[in-house]
Amino acid sequence: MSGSPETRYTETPVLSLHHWTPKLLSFRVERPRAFRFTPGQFARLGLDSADGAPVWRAYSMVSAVWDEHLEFLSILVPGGKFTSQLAQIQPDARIRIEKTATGFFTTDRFVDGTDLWLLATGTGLAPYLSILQDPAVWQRFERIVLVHCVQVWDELAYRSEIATLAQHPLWAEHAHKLRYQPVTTRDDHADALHARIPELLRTCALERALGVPLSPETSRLMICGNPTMVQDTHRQLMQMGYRLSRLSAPGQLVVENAW
Ligand SMILES: Cc1cc2nc3c(=O)[nH]c(=O)nc-3n(C[C@H](O)[C@H](O)[C@H](O)COP(=O)(O)OP(=O)(O)OC[C@H]3O[C@@H](n4cnc5c(N)ncnc54)[C@H](O)[C@@H]3O)c2cc1C
Repeated sequence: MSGSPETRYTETPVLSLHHWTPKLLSFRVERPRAFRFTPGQFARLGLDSADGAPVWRAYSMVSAVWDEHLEFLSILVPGGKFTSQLAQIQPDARIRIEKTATGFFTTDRFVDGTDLWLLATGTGLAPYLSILQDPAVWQRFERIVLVHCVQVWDELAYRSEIATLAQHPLWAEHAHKLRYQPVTTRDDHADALHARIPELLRTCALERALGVPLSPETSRLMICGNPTMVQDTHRQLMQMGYRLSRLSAPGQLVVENAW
């Protein structure tokens, strides 16, 4: 990226923080007035690390494009250079943010298809929360499936927000389109499925649970999460006849590693 650091980023105050679990934090910052993004994109955030050197990390926006704030969902990694500092932050602290959002993890990568599948592990949920606040997405797709896989039930952040999301007046007439499927791999909560996403795809367990058939003709899938899950899910879907969507050759899949 060109430009001096001073012209590339700005500083913005932290407005609020919410701990979902000891290792999972949401935080809001004031949206710099000129900051624009497409749902699914990420921002680069900067803090001073313990040794005083600036450290920058990518964070997907959770918030809607029109919100006055920007919201982010963060893992807190023990000893992590960035998140060790983030864990100590308080409202009114200032955080650096690059002025331009980045990324191609957006629904406009799909030129056709009727059903949108949003597959996430952990903080890979973040970009979908922004995508699900885009009225165009609710209009365009006939069915929208959100699958969130975590280890234990308490890590299903935004569960109650997701339950009420579809009632937003801007897209409430399409509320029937959304299906949400929690998945936990280390507990046996009755409302969740209990296997990794690639396995749930291979055995058709997701299709059965959601009542939505998967097919390369109609289904368009986004995959965001830990790199092993992204790789294994991508491989599984390739075996089922799906291909990555490229500018020169539109397909059925777009993927993003969450780190
Ligand atoms: C495009 C993109 C978007 C991202 N969006 C988000 C986001 O919305 N929320 C978020 O928390 N992180 C996100 N990340 C990861 C984020 O940039 C940092 O890696 C993370 O905040 C940890 O920073 P750290 O310096 O504390 O640790 P790092 O040194 O960056 O990471 C240390 C280790 O922590 C683990 N780790 C890193 N990130 C995660 C994670 N998200 N979930 C589980 N384990 C992780 C990995 O094992 C990694 O090797 C994104 C990364 C990319 C590339």
